[in-house]
Amino acid sequence: MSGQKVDVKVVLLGREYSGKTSLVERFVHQRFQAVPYQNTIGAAFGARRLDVSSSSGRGGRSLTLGVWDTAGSERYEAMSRVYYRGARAAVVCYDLTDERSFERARFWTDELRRCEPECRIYLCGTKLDLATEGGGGVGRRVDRHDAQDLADELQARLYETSSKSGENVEALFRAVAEDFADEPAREKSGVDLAAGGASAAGGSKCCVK
Ligand SMILES: Nc1nc2c(ncn2[C@@H]2O[C@H](COP(=O)(O)OP(=O)(O)OP(=O)(O)O)[C@@H](O)[C@H]2O)c(=O)[nH]1
Repeated sequence: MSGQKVDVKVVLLGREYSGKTSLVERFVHQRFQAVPYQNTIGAAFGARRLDVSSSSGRGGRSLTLGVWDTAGSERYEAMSRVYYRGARAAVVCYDLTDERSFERARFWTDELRRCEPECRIYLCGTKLDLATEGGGGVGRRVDRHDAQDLADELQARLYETSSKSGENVEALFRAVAEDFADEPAREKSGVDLAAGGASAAGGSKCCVK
């Protein structure tokens, strides 16, 4: 392992079936695979380099986001905690068509505020295509205002995304990268990005672009 540098460690948290794996797939590989649902076991890792301009206007920078996709099942809750330790950014996902997933998002944001207060939180309502009228889904079950209230309380940014269409996915991760563009790199991924080798964590899979 060469331990090639990851500039920002990002962890995805959220209820099972809330669309975390699909979000990483869309961000890292620009694809949506309509295959039968398979729950994540342990965690998966993906990374992508983004060119962003710094918010201070000090020019552009190329940044690698290393994204840990955790398992949403409560059975793996303890393991998810291992992955958010030291994360500089957390994307807390909830399914716009499932109110229970929004309750679970609150659970994770409470925990992050308590245990990892330095970690920046991004709230992400997923499956926007299914929540949209005529989208073929059950419709929206999480009100945008409720989500915005939570985001305000956390001083977090709120995005509503569709991994199927790609809507807002790039904007979400670009915002994460831009928020860190002025800060020095801190992490070592422990993953050989060049080789795309297996991650350090047992039972995890790795996707790198
Ligand atoms: N239509 C639509 N379906 C989605 C979207 N995102 C995810 N899905 C579907 O929702 C199901 C769950 O998505 P996953 O990405 O596997 O969910 P997860 O949060 O990683 O689940 P766990 O691994 O159990 O934590 C899958 O069948 C996906 O195809 C989306 O944006 N639009």
